[in-house]
Amino acid sequence: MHNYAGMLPFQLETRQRLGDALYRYMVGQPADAQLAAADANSQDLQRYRLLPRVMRATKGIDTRVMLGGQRWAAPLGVGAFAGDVIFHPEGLLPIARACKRLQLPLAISEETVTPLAEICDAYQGCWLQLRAAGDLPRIERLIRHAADCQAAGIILTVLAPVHPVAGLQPGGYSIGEALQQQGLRTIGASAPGVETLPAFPGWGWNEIRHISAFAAQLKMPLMLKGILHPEDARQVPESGVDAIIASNIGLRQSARWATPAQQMPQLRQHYPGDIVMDGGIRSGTDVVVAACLGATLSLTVRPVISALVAGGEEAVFNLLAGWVNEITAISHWCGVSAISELNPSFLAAEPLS
Ligand SMILES: Cc1cc2nc3c(=O)[nH]c(=O)nc-3n(C[C@H](O)[C@H](O)[C@H](O)COP(=O)(O)O)c2cc1C
Repeated sequence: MHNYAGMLPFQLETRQRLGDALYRYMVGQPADAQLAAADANSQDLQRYRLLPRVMRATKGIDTRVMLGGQRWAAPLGVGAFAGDVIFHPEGLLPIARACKRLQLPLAISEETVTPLAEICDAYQGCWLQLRAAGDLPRIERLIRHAADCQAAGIILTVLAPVHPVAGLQPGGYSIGEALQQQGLRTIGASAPGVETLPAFPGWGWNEIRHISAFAAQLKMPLMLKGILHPEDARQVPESGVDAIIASNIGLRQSARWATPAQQMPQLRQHYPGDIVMDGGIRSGTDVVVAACLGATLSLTVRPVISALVAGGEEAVFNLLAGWVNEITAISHWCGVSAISELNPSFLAAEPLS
């Protein structure tokens, strides 16, 4: 179980502070994983090696990227996680402040306890992440709330982030129950805990088209998280959605989903728009590999939670700033002057098996 999420920073300290049950939830090994299995998302990224390009006379590298109509300082952001105050007394706020200092995007789970308005007051570069489940007026209400808080956009998670069967939740821990017991309400819920939503929502492209038209009216960019099948990717442009997030939700419900790194070439072939990579990003170099595979930006989650638990805002800032420095150096050595110039030609022909 220790390395299921890949090597995390501050691993021992984080485990000590969280205690075994909560640490297991963060790591999130699913019931169908092999004992002591490694994180396939991270492993598949590690299989790629980069090709430096020399004598290109590049004077500098511009790491900035455009996504969702906004410019970010580097192709890196922090992804969504539920139950922020369980991990730190200030919840997401230290991460929001670190992201503001670095001008990197932050996704906020609708299962966050800290009010959205408070987080957006600290930093407006936030995307509200909603579960594509339940009735449409609830989603519309939350999108309007995000627009009122001047959030930067919306992420709709279309692959369920929860397991429907009690006891099969990631790491065998129910964050909803933990929050409910403490009387804590989350952004998307009408009562303490998290909103009870169907695990198999039965949504189709009609619902996505409806939500994307609604979000467009409010000038909120919309991204779909959890796209891995090329046929799904092919249908995205007709739905009005602005970008997709290649993600298996960190293999938290099943260890057997394909990995984003594995699917990127096919997704790139079938979808012309922006693709965000999520899952297994554990260094700035992983971000460069993702950019070579065609990702506009990569999201990271568990390393940031680990840093938050162990050292608050400064630890999160130092972690992300270190990765941004790595992205700058490695892409410079690839001989490019902008991140968008990275492409599969910078990857050694055959990934290691
Ligand atoms: C503790 C925890 C809670 C999470 N909660 C959510 C959530 O509420 N919504 C969501 O879309 N993904 C959620 N995720 C999944 C992450 O956003 C991300 O997809 C996954 O952790 C893979 O990234 P990583 O390998 O960098 O951690 C959660 C992940 C963790 C570790």
